Amino acid sequence: MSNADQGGTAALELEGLEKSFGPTRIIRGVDLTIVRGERHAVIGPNGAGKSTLFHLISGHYRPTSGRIRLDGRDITGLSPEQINRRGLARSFQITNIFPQLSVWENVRCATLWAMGYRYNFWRDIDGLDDVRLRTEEILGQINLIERWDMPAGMLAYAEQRALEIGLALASDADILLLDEPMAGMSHAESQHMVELIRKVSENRTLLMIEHDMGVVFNLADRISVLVYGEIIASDTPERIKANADVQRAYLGTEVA
Ligand SMILES: Nc1ncnc2c1ncn2[C@@H]1O[C@H](COP(=O)(O)OP(=O)(O)OP(=O)(O)O)[C@@H](O)[C@H]1O
Repeated sequence: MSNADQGGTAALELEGLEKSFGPTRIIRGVDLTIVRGERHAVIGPNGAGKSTLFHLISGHYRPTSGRIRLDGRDITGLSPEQINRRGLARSFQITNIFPQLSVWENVRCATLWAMGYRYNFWRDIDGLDDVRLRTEEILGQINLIERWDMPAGMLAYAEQRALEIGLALASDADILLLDEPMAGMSHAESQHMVELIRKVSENRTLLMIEHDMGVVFNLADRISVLVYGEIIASDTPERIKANADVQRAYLGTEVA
């Protein structure tokens, strides 16, 4: 489908994307355009290849073949750091957090890096106003201002997930990739997370993998369904819900 068909410019384009591990084709010819400013969810049964697809987009895996374009520029084969510098941030599940450092220090660390300050023993980082303001701004966005001096490892699980998103925001990326942001959360925590994601994805492009169909149908403008490494449908939530192939892929159950 061309960008014109989707009524917007492409933020991310996947073209003929393939990934094999040994003889096994895991991603099998994915063509997908993510339009600037949309919230796009990738769903699919376990083992469909969703995480592998994210690893390819973020540069953690190299595709076996095919191209990936960010803002029209080819990023295929670039490192995760290079891709991040071009405006794509990925939020991982907890692993990026320094548990002994405070919430403030965690965000400040990501902010320093994003603003181009490199480690310098003699620098008074407390005196960097631009870094302080940006750190405060991010803590406000993720609702963790009041927890600023708490060691990150002491935060509640849902708060750690919010901090993870804050670290991704620090890079000021235009495109945010979230991998199962609701995993392990209670219903009430997911409700908060939905609002947080809605807020931080304003003026950004969001691509997320999520198993919670309530969340997906609530948040996404468009949904792509990945089954055995192929996208079998990519459409609005209403049309995805009504799609017979999608219902079959979910073993005849209603999608939402
Ligand atoms: N590094 C790897 N080497 C070999 N096989 C892999 C590797 N990574 C993933 N796979 C295989 O690729 C397939 C897809 O895995 P992937 O984790 O991408 O699926 P997924 O859709 O994210 O699944 P889930 O919803 O369960 O997280 C699985 O069969 C998995 O075993």
